[in-house]
Amino acid sequence: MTDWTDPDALDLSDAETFDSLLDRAETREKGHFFEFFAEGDELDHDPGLSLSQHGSEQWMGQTLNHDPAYWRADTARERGFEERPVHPDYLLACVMGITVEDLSEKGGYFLGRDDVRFHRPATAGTPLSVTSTVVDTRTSSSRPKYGIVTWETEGRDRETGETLVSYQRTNMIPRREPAATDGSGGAVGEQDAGGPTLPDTLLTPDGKHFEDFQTALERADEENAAVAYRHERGRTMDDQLVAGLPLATLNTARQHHNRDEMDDSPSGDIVAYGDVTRSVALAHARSDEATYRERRFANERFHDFVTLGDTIYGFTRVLDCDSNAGPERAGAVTFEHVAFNQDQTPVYSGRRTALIQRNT
Ligand SMILES: C/C(=C\C(=O)O)C(=O)SCCNC(=O)CCNC(=O)[C@H](O)C(C)(C)COP(=O)(O)OP(=O)(O)OC[C@H]1O[C@@H](n2cnc3c(N)ncnc32)[C@H](O)[C@@H]1OP(=O)(O)O
Repeated sequence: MTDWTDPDALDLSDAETFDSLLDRAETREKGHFFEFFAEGDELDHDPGLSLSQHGSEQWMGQTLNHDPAYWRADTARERGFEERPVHPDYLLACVMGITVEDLSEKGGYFLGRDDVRFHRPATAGTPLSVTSTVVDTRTSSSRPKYGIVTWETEGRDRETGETLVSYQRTNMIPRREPAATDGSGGAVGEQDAGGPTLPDTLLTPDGKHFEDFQTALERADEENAAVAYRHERGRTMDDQLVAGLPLATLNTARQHHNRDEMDDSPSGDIVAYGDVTRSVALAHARSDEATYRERRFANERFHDFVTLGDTIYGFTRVLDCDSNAGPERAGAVTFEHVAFNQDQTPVYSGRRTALIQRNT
């Protein structure tokens, strides 16, 4: 305990003196501003996270990802896994969590991710080794205080060197010095403009299996309809989801746990980690399908902020069925998933290809 009578102790009893002390002290910074990143730079991320059963179960339980293959060894074996794997959403969040200190701790928001590939299942106890390469940096023309950076990240098993998951992610990153722009916006390039108008008739598959999705798509084709439906479950964002799950994956982004700093940010409050929002919406979708394996994600976008107390629901459109992809017992289905809040505002969208079990 501090001895306040010690003549060398700081005098913290007088608020003004302490204020002036803080004003004079330099802050030892964490994270990097936009200007730090240059195309081609490679970064090795050092935090020492190993995948854990507890972490995976905590993630799955809280996000409603209740697929038994990730909870029970016998079901995992029936589903063709050698050992019970950790959940792929948890794996992805851990790989990204480790990168945050180097890439995005300074602030800004996670805008989107592309080309997410799961190379092999990962099991509890696996230590991670994660590296990123800067693939693009550009000035934001609509927000001069920020730049936009895209990195390619690869998560590997630190012991065997095998790649587990890889992806490209894009963030807004604060600039040390605001840029001079004409404020006209533009350079949107990768953003979706509009998109298709769906037909009036929306069909729902009769069941959870590959054939159900395939039959629904065939019917939609004949009837000039689309296969698109909502999921009943919702999940309200509480402290455990907003701050607890990202910190459990070593994600140090202040956006999720520092209300004081976020008070003066575009969101005005802490926001949910994009990977948590996404995982909740995917859990709603997976609860209405017989998932066999996750394969890949593309065109993931975070459209709006999710704050404490928001409730996340899911909407799914079925885009394609491929009977020849995957093992005999499953076919590949490509979905477009949308997470939306209690006001029906979309907060996430992404394309997902998963293997779905056949009926027989
Ligand atoms: C921090 C973290 C993890 C981590 O990392 O540590 C997180 O989990 S955080 C939580 C998840 N996240 C969010 O909660 C953000 C939700 N989102 C929004 O709330 C709005 O999106 C906005 C307020 C951020 C911006 O909204 P907005 O100002 O209205 O503007 P937009 O025009 O949409 O985007 C501005 C510029 O980003 C360009 N842009 C957008 N998306 C992409 C993309 N995918 N790829 C390439 N460029 C893109 C756009 O092209 C424009 O570029 P220009 O400025 O040059 O025009």
